[in-house]
Amino acid sequence: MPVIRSLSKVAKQALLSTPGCGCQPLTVAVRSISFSPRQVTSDASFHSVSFSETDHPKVLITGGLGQLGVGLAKLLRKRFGKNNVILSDIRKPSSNVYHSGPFIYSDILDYKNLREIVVNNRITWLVHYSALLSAVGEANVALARSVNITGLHNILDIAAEHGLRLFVPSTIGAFGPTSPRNPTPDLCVQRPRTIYGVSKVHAELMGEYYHHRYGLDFRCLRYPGIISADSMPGGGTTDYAVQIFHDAIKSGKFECNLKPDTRLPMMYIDDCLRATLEVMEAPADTLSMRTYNINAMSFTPEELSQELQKQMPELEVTYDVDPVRQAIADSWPMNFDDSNARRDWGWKHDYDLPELVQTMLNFFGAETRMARAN
Ligand SMILES: NC(=O)c1ccc[n+]([C@@H]2O[C@H](COP(=O)([O-])OP(=O)(O)OC[C@H]3O[C@@H](n4cnc5c(N)ncnc54)[C@H](O)[C@@H]3O)[C@@H](O)[C@H]2O)c1
Ligand SMILES: C[C@@H](O)[C@H](N)C(=O)O
Repeated sequence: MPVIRSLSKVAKQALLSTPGCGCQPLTVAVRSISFSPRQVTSDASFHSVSFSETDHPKVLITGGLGQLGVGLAKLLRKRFGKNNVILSDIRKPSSNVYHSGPFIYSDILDYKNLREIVVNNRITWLVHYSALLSAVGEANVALARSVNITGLHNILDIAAEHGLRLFVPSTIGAFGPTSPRNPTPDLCVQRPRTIYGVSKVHAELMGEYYHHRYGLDFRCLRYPGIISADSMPGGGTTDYAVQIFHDAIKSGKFECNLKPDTRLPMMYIDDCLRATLEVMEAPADTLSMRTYNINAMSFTPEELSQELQKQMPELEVTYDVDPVRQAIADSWPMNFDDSNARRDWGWKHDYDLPELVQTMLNFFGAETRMARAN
C-alpha cells in the first residue's frame, strides 16, 4: 500500500506539472513503474517485452468473426505473416476461416483467459472488435453494457499491463442529436441516445485517459457505416446498405427500414481496414489526437437505390420504416468531418458511391458465375 500511495503521489505531481493542455503522456507509465490498474506485481517480467523486439507485431483481434474481423486478419496477415495474426471470438469459425490462419476462443469478459492468450502468444498489438452494435444493443441493453463496457475495461487493463498497442474502433454512433450533424467534427458535444453510443464514448474517453495517465498506446477511429460483400453486418442501423445488394441480386426487390432521405456517412470495407492498418502504423508523433473521425461518402437510401438502378433498372425499392432504427439514424451525423485524420496521418479514401456500387456488383457477379460453373 505505501508503494501505491507514493506512486500515486508521483503521478499526481506529474499530472500537475504537465504543461498547457496536459496532452503529454505521464512519464510514470504503467510499464515503466510496473504498477497497473490490476496491480500486477513488480517482478512480472513480461512487462519488458516490447513491440520493437520483434520484426513484426504479434496481433490479437477480438470479436474477429463479425463483419470486419476476418477481412482485417487477411490484410494484416498479408503484411505481417499468417502466424502473426490471431483471430478470436466466442463463436465457432467456418472451416474456411479456421484453415486460413490461427484462431482461438476468447471471451473478453474472461480476464484471465485474455491474459493467458496475450502472454502465451507474446501479443504486441490488440485490435478490439468485440461489441454489440446499435440496433442489437437497444434490444439487449444489459448484455451490451457488459460486453461494450465491462469487456472494454478488461481490454484496457490487459493492454496497459502488457505494453500493447491498442486499437478500439468507435463509430458515428458516438454522437447524438445535440451534436452538429452536417458536418460532425472530431471535437464537439457527444450525447448519444443508444447504449452502443454511450459505450463508445466511454471507450474513447477511457482509452485517452489510459494514454495520458499510463502511457497506453491507444488508437481509435470513428468508423462510418461499413459496407462489405463477403461478410454480413451484426445488427446495426446502417445494415440496410449491405442488405440492399443481397436482396437486389436475389430477388430484384428491397424493403428498406429507413426513410428514403436518411443521410448517413458510409465507407467500403477495404477503405476501413486500410485506415485501421495505417493509423496503427502511424508514428506516434504524427498523432495529434488519439480518436479520429474517418470518412469516405455520405448517402441516403434513395441515392444508393438510384445508383444501383443505373445498373439494375428493374430493382424495386419500397420502405417500411423501423421506428427504433430511424430514431437512431436521425440522431447520428449526416456528414463526417475527417480533416484531422487527413492532415495528421494522410488518411485518404479510395471508394465513393459509384465505385462502391460497382465493386459490390462485381463481387456478386463473380460469385454467381462461380456458382453456375460448379
Ligand atoms: N460494421 C460497422 O459498420 C461498424 C461501424 C462503426 C464501428 N464498428 C465497430 O467495429 C467493431 C467490429 O464491428 P463488426 O461490424 O465486425 O461487429 P459484429 O457485430 O459483426 O461482430 C462483433 C463480434 O463480437 C463478438 N462478441 C460478442 N460478445 C463477445 C464476447 N463476450 N467476447 C468476445 N467476442 C464477442 C461477436 O461474436 C461478433 O462476432 C465493433 O466494435 C463495432 O462497434 C463497426
Ligand atoms: C455505424 C455502426 O457503428 C454500425 N454499423 C451500426 O449501425 O450500429
